[in-house]
Amino acid sequence: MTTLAAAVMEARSRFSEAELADAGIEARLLLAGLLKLSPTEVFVGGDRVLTEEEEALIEVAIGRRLKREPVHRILGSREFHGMDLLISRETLEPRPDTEVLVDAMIPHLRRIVMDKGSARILDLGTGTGAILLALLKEIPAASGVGTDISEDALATAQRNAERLGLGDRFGTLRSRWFDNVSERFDIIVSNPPYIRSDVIPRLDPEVRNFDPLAALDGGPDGLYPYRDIAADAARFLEPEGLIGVEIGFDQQLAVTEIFTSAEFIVAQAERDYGGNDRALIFKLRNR
Ligand SMILES: C[S@@+](CC[C@H](N)C(=O)[O-])C[C@H]1O[C@@H](n2cnc3c(N)ncnc32)[C@H](O)[C@@H]1O
Repeated sequence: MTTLAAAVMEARSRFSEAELADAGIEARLLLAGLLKLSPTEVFVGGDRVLTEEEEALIEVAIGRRLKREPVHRILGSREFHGMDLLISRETLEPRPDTEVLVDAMIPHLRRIVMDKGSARILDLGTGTGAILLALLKEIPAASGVGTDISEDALATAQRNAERLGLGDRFGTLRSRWFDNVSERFDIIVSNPPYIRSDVIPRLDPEVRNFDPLAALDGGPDGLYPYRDIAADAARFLEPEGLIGVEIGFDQQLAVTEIFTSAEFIVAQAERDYGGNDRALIFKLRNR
């Protein structure tokens, strides 16, 4: 007979032995997610006796975590901007840093909706749909399209849209950046892959072995996707439109140079909560 408290302790000590950081937090998060409890319920419900099925479920999940699979990937979903988003094999786990780009775009979308009554958004490399879905949740008069090269990601993004009740304003399109895009948009957003290829083997196993390579690898200098996007973006933006991109902490100068060498000027630069450069917004130079 195992209680919830004993199971949490056991998970915590096995995670500590394996030198996982935040072993206690991870143990509680994992068991709470598996048993569909809130973290508070895990704290106060320690006397609860687990069923055999629950014990088996927990054992499998601990084994996966010890092989360095991230907790949210084991649980199958992760919170982003107040939404619970499903994750699948070919989607990046959405990261809190990406909320910086979302929050930076919201006032611009509000202004566009005030002027025009509606707004159209294109999210290049949508993954779980995180950025576009967060914007649609905040701006009811907006609608948009999420593109990706991965069918698996597009299916997951569409499922997330339906689960959140945003399906009627959310569409998907399989496309290598703008290749299959034919409309103009008020706002384009993207969190493209931006890690240098040679850095990927040195990333934590949680990232390098579980986030899809296509979501990470930005080519030899980490900037290839920005070049592709900047080269074509003007043709798919309304004249008053804006494009917002997430960037790596050391990429602000290089990405600014790429977009300003195309037809853009910087409209806004944002840092994340750690003080790192994290998002850039550009507008067309000749508007
Ligand atoms: C860093 S992930 C971002 C996912 C999601 N937007 C987010 O912020 O959580 C980059 C995404 O771009 C997609 N991608 C990579 N190369 C692409 C390309 N050439 N065209 C379209 N999407 C691409 C990947 O499949 C992945 O879903």
